[in-house]
Amino acid sequence: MRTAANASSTEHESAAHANEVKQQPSRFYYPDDELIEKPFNWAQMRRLFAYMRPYKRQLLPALIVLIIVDTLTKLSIPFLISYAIDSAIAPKDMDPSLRMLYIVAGTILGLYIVQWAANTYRIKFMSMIGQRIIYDLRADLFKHIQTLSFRFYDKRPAGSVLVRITNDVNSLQDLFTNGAINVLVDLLQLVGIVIILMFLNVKLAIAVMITVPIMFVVSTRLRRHIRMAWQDVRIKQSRINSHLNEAIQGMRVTQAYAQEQENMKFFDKMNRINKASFDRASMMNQTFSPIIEVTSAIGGFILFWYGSHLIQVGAITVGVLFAFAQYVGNFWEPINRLGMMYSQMLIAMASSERIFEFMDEKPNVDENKQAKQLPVVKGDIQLDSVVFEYEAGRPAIRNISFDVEAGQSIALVGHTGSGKTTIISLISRFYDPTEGRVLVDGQDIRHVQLNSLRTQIGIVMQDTFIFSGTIRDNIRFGRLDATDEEVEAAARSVHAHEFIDQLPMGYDTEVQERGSALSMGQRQLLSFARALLADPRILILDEATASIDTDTEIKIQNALKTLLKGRTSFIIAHRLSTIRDCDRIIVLNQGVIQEQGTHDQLMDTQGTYYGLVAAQFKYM
Ligand SMILES: Nc1ncnc2c1ncn2[C@@H]1O[C@H](COP(=O)(O)OP(=O)(O)OP(=O)(O)O)[C@@H](O)[C@H]1O
Repeated sequence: MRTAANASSTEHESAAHANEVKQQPSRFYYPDDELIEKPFNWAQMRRLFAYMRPYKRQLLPALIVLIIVDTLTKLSIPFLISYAIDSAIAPKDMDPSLRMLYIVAGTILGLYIVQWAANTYRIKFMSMIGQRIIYDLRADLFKHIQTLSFRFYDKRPAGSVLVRITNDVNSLQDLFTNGAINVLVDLLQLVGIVIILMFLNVKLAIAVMITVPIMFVVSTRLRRHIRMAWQDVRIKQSRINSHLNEAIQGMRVTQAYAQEQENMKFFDKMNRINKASFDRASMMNQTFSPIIEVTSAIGGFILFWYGSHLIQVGAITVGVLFAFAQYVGNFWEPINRLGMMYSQMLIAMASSERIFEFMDEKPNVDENKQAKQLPVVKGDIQLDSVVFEYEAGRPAIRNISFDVEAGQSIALVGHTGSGKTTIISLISRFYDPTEGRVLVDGQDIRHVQLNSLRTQIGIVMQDTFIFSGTIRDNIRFGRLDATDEEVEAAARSVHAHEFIDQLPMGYDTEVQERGSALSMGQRQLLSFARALLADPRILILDEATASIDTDTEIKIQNALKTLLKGRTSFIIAHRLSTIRDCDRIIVLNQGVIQEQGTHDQLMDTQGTYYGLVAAQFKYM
């Protein structure tokens, strides 16, 4: 039995629930991905439809044929039936003609077959062209985002980039596969039907069209709300997916810190929000159909009530009333579809705006038109009074100048956040300096083609990225035309061969996403092999030996020597033992060079480097 006390607690709970549901968890929330619809924008529509242009030749003739066939069949069939009733079944002279009936029925059958063939063709053809357009659009977008600089990715969560390439492009699919062409056919049909109805009987035509505005409002406004509600469900679901993605990737940390319950609470909240959104959308859906049915029924009532009156007074024939009923039936279909198209178009406006925003994003690191190919370099590098700010007014490095001769190895050392990674990012031209210049073989790298610069620089990062594919593919990523022998030789030189050989399929072992089945050290050895294979003139090792055990480290110290030989190299290492043999050690502090020299020189000076080395040995 429901007592007053538990009733009030339930009310309290449901109020709390409603409140919670209103509150969105701020994680996995990208404000600009929220807007579902945008007002119609002609310029944007033109830009979107420009994607149809390459298919103009295929589209235009098909369009003309479809319009003719579809309009003619839809308009003529009711007319023929009405004719059959009035001339063959119940003519005024009361002399039915079976022959005439056969002819009309045969013609109608023929028309239906033509209509069926045209429709099958339309659906197949439009979905084919639509898919091609979506393919082009997605390819364009992906091609473009690959050119965008680090700055772009610094300020955008990966999820938001993903949503644009997947969901936003998908939401244009309907517009291209079903929409655009049908609008023309539907509009023509509507005009045709109105003209015929007026021709058959003006008064009855006006009477049945009274319900048109109601129908139009219902199918545009209400449908819009329904679509928005379903879009909301989609957004909530995509947020759950983003969360799941993070939760699965972070499962080890969650379990290690025993945060399962906390995580469950967060998930539960998202799940409840999703359910509420779904309930709302399906409730709206349920109200939609009855409204449409009642409105059509009112239309039908007016038609037959007023129509039978007109028959009685002899203003129309039974055949005409029958034709009216058919035409009115055919009338709702295009109106409904146009309403749907309208809301699809508004959604397309929002999605295409987001897509074009990405496409219009200029790479911060841009290649100017006069950029020249950088010939094979010797490897001299110069930083000339370089200042760099990630955010305006907060320099990460200040007034850095140094010269490196080809073949020298340089170590960058300093506390965390002192600017080491920033310097190597500038040498690879992932960013352009705010002030000053970076020169390779005496050429300002802003004036050479990016590709010709980057193919001569090899980078091994601490967080090595392993792509899904085989071990061999991953090493070959360094140079795609390398032979199997070259891949293996590179792996042997950096002592990666030993562990690869022990894998079940050797070099053909499939590595899972991001190489999760490999240890950190193994991943690094792979990236060493990858860099060696690429044979770059300039090599950058960013904390590359951090995850390798001392045993392996000793082994690969020698390999490193092979790797570094004859190349200009920059090594960032917290483990100072790895950089003892470097030609020069540059010590950074809060974005400026504090001291530089060889290991021995810096130890003699007893400055910051000496302090860092001493600190490291103290704790060993
Ligand atoms: N993408 C970024 N956006 C804004 N600030 C950044 C960005 N990357 C680095 N910084 C800032 O620039 C400064 C230098 O960072 P940098 O990564 O070069 O340091 P680091 O010496 O390589 O540090 P670590 O040894 O921890 O890798 C830091 O203060 C850091 O907070």
